[in-house]
Amino acid sequence: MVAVRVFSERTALTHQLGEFIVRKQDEALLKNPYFKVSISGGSLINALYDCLVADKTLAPKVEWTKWQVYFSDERIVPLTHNDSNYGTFKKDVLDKLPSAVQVSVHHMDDSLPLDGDAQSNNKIAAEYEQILPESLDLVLLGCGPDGHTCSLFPGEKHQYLLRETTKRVAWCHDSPKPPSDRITFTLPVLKEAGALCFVAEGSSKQDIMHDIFDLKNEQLPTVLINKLYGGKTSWFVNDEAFAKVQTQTF
Ligand SMILES: O=C(O)[C@H](O)[C@@H](O)[C@H](O)[C@H](O)COP(=O)(O)O
Repeated sequence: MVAVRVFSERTALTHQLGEFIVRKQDEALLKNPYFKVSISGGSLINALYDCLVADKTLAPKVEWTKWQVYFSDERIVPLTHNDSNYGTFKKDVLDKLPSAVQVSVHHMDDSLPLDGDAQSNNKIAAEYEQILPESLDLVLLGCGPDGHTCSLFPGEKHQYLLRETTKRVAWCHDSPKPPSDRITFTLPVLKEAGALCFVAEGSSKQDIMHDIFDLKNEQLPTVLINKLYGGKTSWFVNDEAFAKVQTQTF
């Protein structure tokens, strides 16, 4: 059973998302000195800014210095490139924090060769796997209009990523969403995580939300994740994205 929360107001969505993240943070800090969380790219980063930085009631509750931040997926580009998920998170969230706040952020090593060569890309993925903790407290995820999440794409061509059981981080090549080369968490990382949380907003997500929640098309990585790890999976969605969803059973 997946927990789905549907919002009509954006501020309500981001506030509740922030409450959820802070709750996961507090639970983790009761057991460990750090909160280990991973983030994805795309519109999620903007929602994170809204709930963790701009929301004045939540911002003081975020214990940034106790966060260990990882990336659920990353595009293989220099960290200063506009397409870099780390670069976007730095620009849109980290750079907006008071300068005294130091956050431990574990990003892809862009000093490794970014020459597009298969061996280089596999090495970038393997090196990132080395710095991942055994398990994350929370994995924050987006959902593309084709039902992908992280850089786990639907379709036969990308099945190798969903079938991966040994590597925890894999090189995704020929990504249908540019840029074409990426590194991504594989299912074993999601399996070990304490909680998974998707955020999906906007009308571009209407058809895919119907496929995920009504049709439950298991060819979609997001449906597979709901099925395999539903007990620890939450979705924060808005009315627009959920306009075509009929089911009440998740
Ligand atoms: O690096 C990436 O491309 C992302 O991690 C990707 O998985 C993203 O989360 C989804 O494509 C949703 O993106 P939007 O929310 O922008 O549609």
